[in-house]
Amino acid sequence: MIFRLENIKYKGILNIDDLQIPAYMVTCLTGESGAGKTSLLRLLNRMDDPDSGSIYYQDQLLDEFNPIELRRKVTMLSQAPFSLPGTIEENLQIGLELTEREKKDKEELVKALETVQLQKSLDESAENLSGGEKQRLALARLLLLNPEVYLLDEPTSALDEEAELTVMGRFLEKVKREKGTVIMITHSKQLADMCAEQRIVLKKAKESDY
Ligand SMILES: Nc1ncnc2c1ncn2[C@@H]1O[C@H](COP(=O)(O)OP(=O)(O)OP(=O)(O)O)[C@@H](O)[C@H]1O
Repeated sequence: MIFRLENIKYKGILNIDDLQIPAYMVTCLTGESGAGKTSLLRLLNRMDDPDSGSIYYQDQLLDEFNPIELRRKVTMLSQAPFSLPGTIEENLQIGLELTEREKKDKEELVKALETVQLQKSLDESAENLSGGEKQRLALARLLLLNPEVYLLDEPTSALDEEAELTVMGRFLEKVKREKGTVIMITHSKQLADMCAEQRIVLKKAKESDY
């Protein structure tokens, strides 16, 4: 198990007695809107801390990690990923720069674009990309960072169903080859059916749970 959560309470949103998330697998996180899916992902890389309870990452308490170090290992792709005014290349390198890592050569950048099926050249501006293209750019940026755990918050929600399945199929294949772990929120039943090796269904916490 890569994560273990015990007796987690968070702002009246989450109330989790015991939850384990396996390593090297794709775990899909589903549940009604407002059930706390995004909140749960944010706890896993210390963007937020729970009010009570313990979270372990590889058997070590999460609050023993330096949050910045932890986020290099456990990296989140938010629902509306950022893109900068520059070129596609700059948008890919920025993730590496911000985490103080060596830049990658162009060949690797192009490979990452191919994996997510973004048919654009590196010197094109990223400004006018569509929502779905920006999501794919963000997925490519994340691939280059190669974290241990990918926290994905509806990573392909702006793509049509067919593209969503193809892009995520290729992306997950690459991540699994490199022994990554994926925890992904998705509203797409088809996507979850295609790739989930484990599922977590979150229910809204009730007042009486507190
Ligand atoms: N920091 C916060 N403080 C207080 N309430 C919050 C905070 N973050 C989220 N919420 C509320 O908690 C609930 C759960 O939000 P969250 O975004 O985790 O749900 P979700 O399951 O990801 O929803 P969706 O599927 O709609 O994205 C929502 O009602 C939200 O308004």
